[in-house]
Amino acid sequence: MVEIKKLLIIGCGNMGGAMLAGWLAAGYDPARFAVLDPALGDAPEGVALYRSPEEAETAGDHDAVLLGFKPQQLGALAPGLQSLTSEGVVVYSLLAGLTLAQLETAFPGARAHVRVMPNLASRINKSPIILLEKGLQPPERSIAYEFFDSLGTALWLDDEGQFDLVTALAGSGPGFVYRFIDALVGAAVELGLVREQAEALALSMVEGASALAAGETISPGELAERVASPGGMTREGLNVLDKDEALHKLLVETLQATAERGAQLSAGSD
Ligand SMILES: NC(=O)C1=CN([C@@H]2O[C@H](COP(=O)(O)OP(=O)(O)OC[C@H]3O[C@@H](n4cnc5c(N)ncnc54)[C@H](O)[C@@H]3O)[C@@H](O)[C@H]2O)C=CC1
Ligand SMILES: O=C(O)[C@@H]1CCC=N1
Repeated sequence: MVEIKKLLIIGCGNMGGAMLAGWLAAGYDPARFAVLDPALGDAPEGVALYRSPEEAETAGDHDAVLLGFKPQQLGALAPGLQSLTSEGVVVYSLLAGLTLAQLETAFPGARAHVRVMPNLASRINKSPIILLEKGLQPPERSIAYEFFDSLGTALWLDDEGQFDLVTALAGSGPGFVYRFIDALVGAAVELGLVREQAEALALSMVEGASALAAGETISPGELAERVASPGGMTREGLNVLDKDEALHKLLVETLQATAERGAQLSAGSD
C-alpha cells in the first residue's frame, strides 16, 4: 500500500512550490518531501533537492511522485522518469489537460495514476483540490484525500469529462479573480481614487465578501440581492453587469476558452 511516506516533486515551480509550502505550513515533516528540478534555486530547509533523475534514483526512497512540470514536456521527460515511477510508485499529476489514459501510457510501471488540480492558494492552505484516480485501493484513497485536503478543500471527481471545466473554474479561477480585482481598481482610479487606497479597499472587500459567502447558507446570487438595498445605489451597478447578461456571457466565453485549451494540450498542442 502506498502511504505517501515520501513524495518526490518533479518540477517545483509556481504550483509545485506553492503546494510544498502549504504542506510544510500544515506541519508535514520536510523529510517527507524531495524535489527534482534542474532550475530551482533552493528547496526549503530539510527538503532534498535533486538536479537529475539519476540523482533522485540514487536516493530512491520515494513511494509517490508529483508531476509539476509543463504538460508540453510530458513526451520528452517521461522516458527518463521510468525508473522513478515504477515498483509500486503512485503518480500524481498537475499537468493541465492530460488525461489518466495519457498518464497510464506515459508511466506504465506506476501502481496508480491520479490527476490533481489545485490553485496557487495551496500556499496558504486555502485551495480547492480536485482529485481523479485510477488504481488506488480504498485506504490509499483516504490517505491521498487527507494529504491533499491539508492544502484547502479536496474533492473527488467521478467524471473525467468535466476535468477541464473544473480546472478552468478552480485552477485558473484565481487568474480571473485577480483580473477582476485589477479592473475594479483601475476603474476606481479612473473615476478619481488614489491607486494605493483603491487596491487596499478592493482587496479587503473581496476577502470579506468571499468569507461571508462561504459561511452563508444562501447563494452568492441571493447575497448580491441583499447588498442591493431597495431604491439604493448597488442596484444601479448590478444593472450594468446584468444588462443583456453581459457578465454571464463573458464568463461562459472565458471558461469555455480555458477548458478548450485543456483539450488542445491533451491533443499535443505546444
Ligand atoms: N500555475 C498554476 O496556478 C497552476 C499550474 N498547474 C500545473 O502545474 C504545472 C506547472 O505549472 P507552473 O508551476 O505554473 O509552471 P512553472 O514554469 O512555474 O514550473 C515548472 C517547473 O518545472 C521545472 N522543470 C522544467 N524542466 C524540468 C525537468 N526536466 N525536470 C524537472 N523539472 C523541470 C522548472 O524548472 C519549473 O520549476 C503545469 O503542468 C500546470 O498545468 C496546475 C494548477 C494551477
Ligand atoms: O494555466 C494553466 O494551464 C494552469 C492550469 C490551471 C492554472 N494554471
